[in-house]
Amino acid sequence: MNSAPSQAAITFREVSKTWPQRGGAVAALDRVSLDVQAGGITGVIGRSGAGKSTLLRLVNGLERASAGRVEVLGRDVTAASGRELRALRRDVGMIFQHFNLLANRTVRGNVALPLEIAGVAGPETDRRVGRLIDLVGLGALADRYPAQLSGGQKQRVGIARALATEPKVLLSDEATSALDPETTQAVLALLRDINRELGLTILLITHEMAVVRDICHHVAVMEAGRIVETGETYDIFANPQDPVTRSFLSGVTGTVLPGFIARRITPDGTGPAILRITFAGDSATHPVLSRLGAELGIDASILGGAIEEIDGRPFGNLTVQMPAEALPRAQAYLHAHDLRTEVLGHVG
Ligand SMILES: Nc1ncnc2c1ncn2[C@@H]1O[C@H](COP(=O)(O)OP(=O)(O)OP(=O)(O)O)[C@@H](O)[C@H]1O
Repeated sequence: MNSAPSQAAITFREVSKTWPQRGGAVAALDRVSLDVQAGGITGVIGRSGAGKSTLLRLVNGLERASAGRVEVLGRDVTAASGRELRALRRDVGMIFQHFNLLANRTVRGNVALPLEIAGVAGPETDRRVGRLIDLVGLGALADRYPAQLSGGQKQRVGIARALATEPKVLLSDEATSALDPETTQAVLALLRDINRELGLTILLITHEMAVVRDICHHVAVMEAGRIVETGETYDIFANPQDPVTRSFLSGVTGTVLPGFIARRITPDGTGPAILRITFAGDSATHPVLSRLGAELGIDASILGGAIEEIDGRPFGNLTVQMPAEALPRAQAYLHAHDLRTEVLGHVG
């Protein structure tokens, strides 16, 4: 048998969504096409109003496309209604920024709710609910009410509830935006485990590149209703093409220029050059600066940088200052060693 290409669990084809507005219409989505790989974690990142929520809500039929086609697990959502749509929703779980738990139900009661709605509650499903509560680490808190839980615990309930109908796809609508950094890490780790252990496809929306870096295999960058860039997370970090992507990346560790330099930088000039060097893959641990000094006699001073791990691979950024006249030689040397460079400007 030929090795099958990685299959899409969700496909968007030329999908548009317009909202009527006084004096015209606002396009929340404008001919969006995207494949969400089965069994992977795909992140959609964009600024407020970019269309992320609208895109996500098309997947479980909470919104209808104005044009184009959305397929989930081989089924056309755009045409589904009634029984078909209810069946599809059992295959697509969803978690929310503000958890959306019922205050008058315990943890157990909240997790059991989708099964009751589906009319399948019973002794077997009680056991499933218990297993899910254990899976998200809340075994000891099953009889508590939401008001007695922390934000992270509430989101764990949300995750267990979303898994109750044994879905194949999990949608996450800014699931960690209301959580502190430590709790965010714990919830992201849980989502990563669920993806691995259950083989669940996860589609999440976020406005934080750190969330993408920490758990997404693939990413799509949205701006004004369109996807401006898409690819594997590592490639997008290592070689971003669109200015929107670059601006999101500048918020992640190691890519922000220190204020005292940022305030003095001009696009061109003869003052010292500011160069960003990106290390990816095998080059991430090269001792480039010492070689620039030893082999080319170029003195470069470090302004900022970090090495981190993305999708299990090392990735780093280093921002350095060097004499402007040394720039062409330094860039030629760095490129010859598979390092990417970007001239950020000159110190005026
Ligand atoms: N029900 C609605 N009626 C009218 N316009 C809407 C509706 N829902 C969304 N919009 C508009 O569609 C556009 C995209 O909104 P959407 O909520 O999808 O963006 P988003 O990227 O999720 O933003 P945020 O991060 O702020 O949630 C916005 O201009 C928004 O005002």
